[in-house]
Amino acid sequence: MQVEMQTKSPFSPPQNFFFLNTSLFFLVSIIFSLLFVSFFLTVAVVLGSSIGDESFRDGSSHKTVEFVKYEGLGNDFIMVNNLDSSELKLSADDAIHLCDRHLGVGADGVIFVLRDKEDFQMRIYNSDGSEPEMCGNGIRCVAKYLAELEKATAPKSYKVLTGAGYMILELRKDGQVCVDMGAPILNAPDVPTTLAATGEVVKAPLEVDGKTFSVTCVSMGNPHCITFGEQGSEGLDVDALPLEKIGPLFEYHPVFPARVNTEFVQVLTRSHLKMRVWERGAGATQACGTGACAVVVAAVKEGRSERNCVVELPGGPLEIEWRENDNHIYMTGPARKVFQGSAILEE
Ligand SMILES: N[C@H](CCC[C@H](N)C(=O)O)C(=O)O
Repeated sequence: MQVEMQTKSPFSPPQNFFFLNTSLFFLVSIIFSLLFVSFFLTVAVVLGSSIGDESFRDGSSHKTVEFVKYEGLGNDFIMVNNLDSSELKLSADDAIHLCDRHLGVGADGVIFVLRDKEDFQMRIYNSDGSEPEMCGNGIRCVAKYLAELEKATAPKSYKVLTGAGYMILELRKDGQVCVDMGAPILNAPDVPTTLAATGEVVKAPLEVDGKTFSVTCVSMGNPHCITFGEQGSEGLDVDALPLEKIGPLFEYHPVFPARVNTEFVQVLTRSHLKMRVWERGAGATQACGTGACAVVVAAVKEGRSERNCVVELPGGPLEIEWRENDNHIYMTGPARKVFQGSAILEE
């Protein structure tokens, strides 16, 4: 008798089928679960790294600065309301970045309006971060800005402390601003210049770029070098000047220990002067208010003009009067709000 050994499943056939299916199901479920978990882990790692990068990029702290943009004959400034603090809200480095015309807001300088007892104070950074004593176009913008902040209407006067002393600003109904810019400073060491040990510098020779210019030096609180051309020449065609080349050579000339603003002037008539300017710390600008004042002083000193002149700048005209009775210079011109916004600065 042949006995066939058969291993006999303890399960019946249907039960076997069920068991196999269930095991298969669990196996497939585990594989899918593993695939699912690994997928999500991958996603989390990728996202995690990008979020990390993002937070890393965003992690670098930055500050937001509210500002208003004003201009006076195209000489443009970022105005900062600093009335609530005696500490400037921005550093010189911040000013450099904000003045950059590609990477920032774009301006010739940053002007802060602060309190001075019951009056006001103006401080300013040039676009290179240096802090000058005074700014003529800028202080006309301050007059308009203060009226905006105070919701005041013309006619209105303000007394504003600057690095060149107190200035009286008069906001006129016609929108023009007249500023008493004080008296010019002509003593060489106070300009400052080493072109003379003492006394005035009028029509002095100055070697620049291989040429001998005839210069007169005037301070309006900030230093100015004014030239009507080379010694013995018939005068200047200011539109033909290589300003970008010779401007810095004047600005950094060793006879100006604090650097200098340089004005190149053409006499159109005895009461109409045309000028271009290379500004200390800002380069070629559309206009320079203190420069226009210094130009009229130099023109009168050199016998080239009357005391009351229209000074034509690339950005437009300024009316300048150097009054004999008080020796003060009065500048009248426009100032305009252009836009306002908030700028983002890396801290
Ligand atoms: N760059 C000048 C300051 C600004 C003067 C000019 N923007 C004006 O209107 O007077 C300086 O360093 O003395």
